[in-house]
Amino acid sequence: MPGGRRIAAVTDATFDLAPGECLALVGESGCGKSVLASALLGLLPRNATVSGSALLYGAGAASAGTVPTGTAEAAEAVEATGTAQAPRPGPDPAGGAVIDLVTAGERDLARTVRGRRVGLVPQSPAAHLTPVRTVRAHLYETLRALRGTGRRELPAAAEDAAGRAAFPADHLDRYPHELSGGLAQRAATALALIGDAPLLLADEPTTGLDRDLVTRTVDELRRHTDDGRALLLITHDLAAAERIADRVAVMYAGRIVELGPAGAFFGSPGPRHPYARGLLNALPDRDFTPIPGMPPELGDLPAGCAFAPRCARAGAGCADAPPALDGGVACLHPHSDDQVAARA
Ligand SMILES: Nc1ncnc2c1ncn2[C@@H]1O[C@H](COP(=O)(O)OP(=O)(O)OP(=O)(O)O)[C@@H](O)[C@H]1O
Ligand code: NI
Repeated sequence: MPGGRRIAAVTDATFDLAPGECLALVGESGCGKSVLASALLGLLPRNATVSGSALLYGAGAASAGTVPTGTAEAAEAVEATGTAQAPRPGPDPAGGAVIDLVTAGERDLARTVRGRRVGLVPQSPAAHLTPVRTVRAHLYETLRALRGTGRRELPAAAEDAAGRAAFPADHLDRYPHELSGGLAQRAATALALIGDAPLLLADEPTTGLDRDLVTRTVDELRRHTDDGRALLLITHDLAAAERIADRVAVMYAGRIVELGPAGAFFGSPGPRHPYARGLLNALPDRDFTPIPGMPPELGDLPAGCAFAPRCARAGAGCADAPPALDGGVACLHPHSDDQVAARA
């Protein structure tokens, strides 16, 4: 940050993601979702510091025709301060190479991870597309690199890949600047799906899309989890998350404040963290009641729970220290404790 100030964009993020599973990561703008995804792929600016580990289990690169299984586990801490710890060799249930994405070198990330073991639908697709190349050229290059598609098969394979993301075949020869935001988004999704990576990070993949295209896109992303692939869906769109997620993680001011099964979250008993409950109740088809106040500046966080100043349930202890994620919720006064306990 200007003046050499450091901010912790993501702190103590711990989660796992199993083969065949979709985890939705939700939370207001600026809470750290994209920083977390970028940290997993070594895509943060050089002056950012990441510590902890993010273990990716599973077989090696997704070469032509093979579908390795993969598991990502525990991004412990992605912070603007601290240093990366040594790789932690862990057990590998899938019998393949385990790689720590936090400590992996750029060479490994570029050659074996990005696109092959971990795919990315970037939040700003236009910035990730090469301006002087058409969508077709992008698809051809990725098909050759990740699937070894031969020259003669390329046109049909490109149309097929475009179709998966609802990108119209008659726009394939357009350049990135000739695409609307929604079309650029679909081009980026098509590219990200080509590698059939065991882990796909989709950062706001439905921005700029109409509702029916949102549905089509998230359903295609959900299909990605078939055959044991995993999906981290970063989204503002709670309806999209409800449609395809198995579990939901809610972030607030750089911390995961709730993590649990999607059925209980969107249905009964509902979110347990007051922020998560407020997020859901703000939806037009629910209470349509916004959470009062504004999220805090990351550079100026309170000593205790960052949500406490906006929280109707805040009480004893909330101002002391940020509560740890315990039993799926980081709150001293969560909702529905009795209900949840009765169901357990
Ligand atoms: N390169 C950077 N330099 C300084 N601060 C950054 C940088 N990138 C992100 N941040 C800060 O980190 C915080 C988290 O940003 P991030 O992009 O992860 O939010 P987000 O949850 O993805 O938001 P959105 O929903 O708007 O995409 C923000 O406060 C942002 O200002
Ligand atoms: Ni983002």
